[in-house]
Amino acid sequence: MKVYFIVNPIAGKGKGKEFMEQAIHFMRDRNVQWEIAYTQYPGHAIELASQVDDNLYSKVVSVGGDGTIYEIINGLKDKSISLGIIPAGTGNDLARSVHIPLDKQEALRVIFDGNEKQMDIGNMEEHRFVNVAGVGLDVEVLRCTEFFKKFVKGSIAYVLGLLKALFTFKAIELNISIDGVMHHEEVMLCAIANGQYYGGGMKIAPTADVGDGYFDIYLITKLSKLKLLFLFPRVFKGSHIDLPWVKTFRGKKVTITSKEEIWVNADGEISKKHSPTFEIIEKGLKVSVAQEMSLMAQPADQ
Ligand SMILES: Nc1ncnc2c1ncn2[C@@H]1O[C@H](COP(=O)(O)OP(=O)(O)OP(=O)(O)O)[C@@H](O)[C@H]1O
Repeated sequence: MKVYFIVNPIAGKGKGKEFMEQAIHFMRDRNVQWEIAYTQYPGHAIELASQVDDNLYSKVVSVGGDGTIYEIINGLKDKSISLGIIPAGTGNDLARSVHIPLDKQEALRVIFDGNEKQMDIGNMEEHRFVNVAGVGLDVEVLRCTEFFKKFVKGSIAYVLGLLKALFTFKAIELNISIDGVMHHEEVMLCAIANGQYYGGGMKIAPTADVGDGYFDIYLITKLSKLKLLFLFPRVFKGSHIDLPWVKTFRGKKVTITSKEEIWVNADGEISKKHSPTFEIIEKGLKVSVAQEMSLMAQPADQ
C-alpha cells in the first residue's frame, strides 16, 4: 500500500507540518511506502489531489483542517481512492462528524488499522462538500472570523466572529425547495447538513448522518438578537433543535432562491450564487474510520 499525504503547512498554525516527523517514524516501523506533498498556496491541494494516480496509491491522507479536506475531495472528484484524515486544522469539524479521533497519532492509526466506509458527500453546482453548506448567519460568522483570525487564534476567533455577526446580521427572505416542496421563510440561517458539526465544534445538525443518503436541513427562523444569544450556546451541544425557532427537514435536493444573489458557505468556503442547488451524492467518498465505528449519527447530547 502506497500512501499520498497532502499536508497543509499553515493549517492549525502549523500543527500538521510538525506532526509529519512522527508520521514518518510510524510508516518506517510499518514498512509503508509514502509520498508527502506540502501545499504552497490556497487551492494547491485541489491540483495535487487531481494528479494522484489511483493505480499507484491506495490512499490520500489529508493533513490539515476542513479547508484542506474540501480541496482534496474537489481534486479527487470521481477517483475511487480512499481518504484518510489527520485532523490538524483549527476546527476539524469533519473529523468530529465521522468520529475520527482528534488526537493525530490516534487518527494515523485509524488510517492503517481501521475500516474503509463509503460516506455521502454534497454537491453544490461544480463544488463537492463533505460537511455542511449554509446561507445566512454562518457566512457572516465566517467573514467576521477571518477578520479576528488576524489577531487571535482558534476558537477565540470563532467566538468573537460569531458575536460580531450576531449583532450585525439581519434575517433574509428565502424560497427553499426541498425535494420539490417549496418553503418560503425569513431566516437567520439555513444549514444543509451532511455532517453534524461546523464552525469549530458547533453541533448544528445533531440528527445528520453522513451514511444515510440525506441532508438534514436546519432553518433558524427570524428572531430577536436576545433570543439568538440564548440559542447560540445551545448549538454547541446540539440542544437547539427543540426550540420553537428551529425547523428541520430532510431531503436529497435543495434549491435556494432569493431576490438578490446570496452568499453561500460550503465547508467554510464562501461564494456568491444566484440560486444554488445542493444535491446529495450517496456513498460518494471512501473514508478511513475506526474499526468499531459506524458512520451513524450519535444522539444529540453526546
Ligand atoms: N501554503 C499555503 N499558504 C497559504 N494558504 C494555504 C497554503 N496551503 C493551503 N492553504 C489554505 O489554507 C486554508 C486553511 O486550511 P484549513 O482549513 O485546512 O486549516 P484551518 O483553517 O486551520 O482548519 P479548519 O478549517 O478545520 O478550521 C485553506 O483554505 C487552504 O486553501
